[in-house]
Amino acid sequence: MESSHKRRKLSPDRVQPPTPTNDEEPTDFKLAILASMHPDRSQDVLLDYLLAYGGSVEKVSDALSAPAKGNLTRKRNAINGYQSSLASFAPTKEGVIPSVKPLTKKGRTLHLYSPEDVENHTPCSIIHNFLPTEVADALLQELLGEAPTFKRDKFQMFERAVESPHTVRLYVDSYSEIEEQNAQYTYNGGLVGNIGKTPTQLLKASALVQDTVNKEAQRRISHFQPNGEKLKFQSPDEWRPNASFVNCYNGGQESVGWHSDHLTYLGPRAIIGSLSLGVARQFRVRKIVPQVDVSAGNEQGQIAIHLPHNSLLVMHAEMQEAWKHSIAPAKAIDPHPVAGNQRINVTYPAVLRCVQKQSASRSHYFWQCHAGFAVGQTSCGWFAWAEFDEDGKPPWADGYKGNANIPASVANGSSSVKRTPRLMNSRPAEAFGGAM
Ligand SMILES: O=C(O)CCC(=O)C(=O)O
Ligand SMILES: [Fe+2]
Repeated sequence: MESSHKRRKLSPDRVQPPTPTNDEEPTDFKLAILASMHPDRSQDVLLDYLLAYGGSVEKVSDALSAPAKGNLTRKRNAINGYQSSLASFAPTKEGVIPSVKPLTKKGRTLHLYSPEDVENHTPCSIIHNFLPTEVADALLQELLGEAPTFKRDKFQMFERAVESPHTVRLYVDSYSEIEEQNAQYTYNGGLVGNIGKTPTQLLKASALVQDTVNKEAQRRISHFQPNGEKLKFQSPDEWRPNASFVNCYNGGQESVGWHSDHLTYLGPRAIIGSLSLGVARQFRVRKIVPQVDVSAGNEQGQIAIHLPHNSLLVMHAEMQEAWKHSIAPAKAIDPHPVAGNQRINVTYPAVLRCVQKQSASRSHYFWQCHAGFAVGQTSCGWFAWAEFDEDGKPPWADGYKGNANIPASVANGSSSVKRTPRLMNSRPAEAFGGAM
């Protein structure tokens, strides 16, 4: 989640830490320096800036200290407008992701309703009326019954523990998975406890979600991804969700802030299925823009995808590294006949196994000590480049196709790093090619 957008000028009497220009300085060291100079910025925002400015702490700091003119301004929800389709304004060619030029003026939001607009303007696709009506209703009833067991998720922003303004619970399909994974899953930075066994209706729905997400992912590859091919690092295997995060938003004020789903447990180029039930809400997406020249108009607005009851959103492989998403607070909502003011969301990731191991080979992804993002812990500052083969497999996975030189400590699982690592990518969104 991002912090306040107030600018804070460095006062001349404030002691400034050194600003290294040496590219070999570890990223977390640069982040620590930037955090001390810009304490009003979240670590995610500082990382975005660092990527955009090629790793230069000085340039980032200059940009952050510049007058606010041209910076993205965020507005709370306006009343939803109506718009049937943008298709007539944006014809598309197969294999090419259409570029969204000045979709929005500064601080404005483009509202997308139709499936064709969503897939043409974002790395997502949406299917309305996804489940048979009775199945959707039974699932909604079941999850509303579970909702009182959900907890507010806590995560750490620098020294402050922040409560997410909605509730969540993780479900897995078997008790052995619960034991195996209890201490391992992380959700937006915090370790997840309170894991439940997937209840009956949710299990039924998961099978349908799996089938549809695989079809949608194939369609995305052939119609939108460059040359009709899967992206580098994207897994060619069937997508199989093995857990689900169930979120509950009780009233329009409940929300989730800007984030990408953490790569640590998902691996690179993750695909995520996301089922919405109950009250319709807006899913906001925005590209992680290298803010090289925001004041010259190189800024992108937000896009709001409308998520009605019983819709399945698929976030495709282009999404997590290059875009952020959020559920914006809503000034007004239409109560749902069964759910009242509540919205239930089921987020299906395909979780990576063996997330603790790391490779020290240099690639575009890196592992970073995760502790700074979890409540009550501080980062030990550990950093290592991460290695994946073309299909997104790490060196320790069966069928790994690369030739990484794996250090013994990693190969035999005895890494000296005791804390949970966090997987990040070190490239600006543009470097991945799939972004608009
Ligand atoms: O509620 C939603 O639609 C999104 C939830 C989400 O982004 C998450 O669980 O990571
Ligand atoms: Fe998310």
